[in-house]
Amino acid sequence: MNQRTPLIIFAALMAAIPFIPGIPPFWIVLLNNIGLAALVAMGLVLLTGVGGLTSFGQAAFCGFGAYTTAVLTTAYGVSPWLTLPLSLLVSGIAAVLLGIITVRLSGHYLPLGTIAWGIGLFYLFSKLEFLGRNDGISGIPPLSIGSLRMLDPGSIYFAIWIAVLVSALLTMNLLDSRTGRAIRALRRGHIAGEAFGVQTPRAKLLVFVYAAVLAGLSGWLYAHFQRAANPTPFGAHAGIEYLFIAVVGGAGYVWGAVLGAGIVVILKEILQSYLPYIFGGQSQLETIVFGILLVVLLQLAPTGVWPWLMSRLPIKPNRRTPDASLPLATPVRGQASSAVLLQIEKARKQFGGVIAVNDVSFDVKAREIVALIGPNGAGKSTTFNLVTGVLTTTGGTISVLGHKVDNAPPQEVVKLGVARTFQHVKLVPDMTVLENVAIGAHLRGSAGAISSMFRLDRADEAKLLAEAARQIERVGLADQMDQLAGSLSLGQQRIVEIARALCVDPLLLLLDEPAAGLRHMEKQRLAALLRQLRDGGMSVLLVEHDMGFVMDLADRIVVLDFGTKIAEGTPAEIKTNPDVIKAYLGAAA
Ligand SMILES: Nc1ncnc2c1ncn2[C@@H]1O[C@H](COP(=O)(O)OP(=O)(O)OP(=O)(O)O)[C@@H](O)[C@H]1O
Repeated sequence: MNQRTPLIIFAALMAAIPFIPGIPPFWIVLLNNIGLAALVAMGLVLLTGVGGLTSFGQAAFCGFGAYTTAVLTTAYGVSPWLTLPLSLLVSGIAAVLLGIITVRLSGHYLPLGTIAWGIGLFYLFSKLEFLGRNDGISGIPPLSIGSLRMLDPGSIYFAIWIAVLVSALLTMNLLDSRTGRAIRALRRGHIAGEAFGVQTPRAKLLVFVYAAVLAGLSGWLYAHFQRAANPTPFGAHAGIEYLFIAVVGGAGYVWGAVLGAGIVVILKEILQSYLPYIFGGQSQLETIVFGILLVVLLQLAPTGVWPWLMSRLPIKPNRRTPDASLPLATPVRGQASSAVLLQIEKARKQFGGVIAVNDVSFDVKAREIVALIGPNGAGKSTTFNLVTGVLTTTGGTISVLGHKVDNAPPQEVVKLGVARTFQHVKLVPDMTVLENVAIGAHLRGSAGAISSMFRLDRADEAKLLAEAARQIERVGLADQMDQLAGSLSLGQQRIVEIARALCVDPLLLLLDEPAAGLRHMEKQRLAALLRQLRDGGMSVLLVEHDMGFVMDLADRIVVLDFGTKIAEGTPAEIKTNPDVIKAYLGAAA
């Protein structure tokens, strides 16, 4: 089945519903409410489910959309269609202003921040004179096309559901792109994406604004559906309900937003209609029963009803096989003025009283495999983080190809041709191996969000995926390309990280414990691959505790102990160095 077929069937079904003979008008009202809620929840899918940024304040952006058109159409007589771009613009600008402050917050502070401005904006809407204070604004004109005035729920129904379907399509396109992968990587923290050039603050702001614009669209439609706007539907209570809708439907899934909206809106309606009959008008009971039912639903389907449903249907995800013959341009970089690729001079890193890296100096030359070894806590990973820009140095200098990088951000370091893997694997588990690896080629593509939404990025995207497929084949994981990264063994996930790093087309590859979790044969294959890469012109700096692997592979070894370099030399020299034997090898043997 074509990927678009279910969407076409759904669109045809929705288009047919108003023409069902005898359909109660109330059902159409309900479907309109579902569509309006689905739009807001779709933004939350991207923001919270995919991007990991929890927001309780989305209802306020509906308010921006609704009040913009309410004021412009009633006070200034502007045509409702002209207010659409203005409503989206006002919601978007509000999101940029709030987002600049909010997306910098992390942990619990982020949702708390959204609650704070959600409540604040609600009070603002209800206090401003020109917004009609608590009474709001009424007499908003209906939408109209030619002589068709969308006065009844049955006519605006089409506007609402076209908006839902188009938004779903654009959102799915966005997620299935270079920018989409950068957004999906946000949930795993900023370090992995930034190591491959993703500007995470920009990606966060993008999803924040995107979600707000969808909420603004919902607000604009709501205002012309109700023909009135007042503060109540845009308060914190509604904001919490939208988040509920996204979570119940499946916060990581675009169609989860539509399903979640259907479940919550219908459930509320049923409870409001029937519980008073059963319990004799005890109205609070409906809220309690509603809460209990949602908790039960989340117990049954913790990741949401949409993925639960999909896992029970015989529908297989549509995977594309990339055309591995498509070439991707090699990045243009400066050449090493000497044979030295990485130069570390008296690098120092202090965490309070702890000196993690203590005036360490060494270099990595072109076509060389250097191993950084030492006991736990010796400062190896911290050195990696200093080189790749994750941490800033307390002292000393680090240069790549003669460029100082000791205080450069990771996005700049990777541009010089430095790619890395992580001691604690940082893949996105619910993305395929192919998609994860393609993040490594982020800087080698250029398509942005808008071109991705309108599918103008396909040529660029095909080349990025082709490069990812080539690197996956190179590391020997071609059979796992379409599997979710989280389903692979830890050892295989480390190899996926190497493929991702290779997509940078690096000059220097930094591998943090690449052999951990690998079986003997896999280690041998990895060693052969690293030799092949070196012979092809790449340099490798690796941290590894498997001494057999290191001694066989490395051209040179640097030994750290308590943050200090205690030895440097060939494997044969290191093996017999008494200081190293005392500090490390004796214990490792
Ligand atoms: N963010 C941090 N804040 C405070 N101390 C830290 C931080 N990161 C590392 N350290 C400390 O710095 C020292 C070096 O840690 P690092 O992780 O670099 O060691 P390592 O050689 O990589 O160890 P392992 O082999 O166990 O990974 C340790 O004492 C560690 O506790």
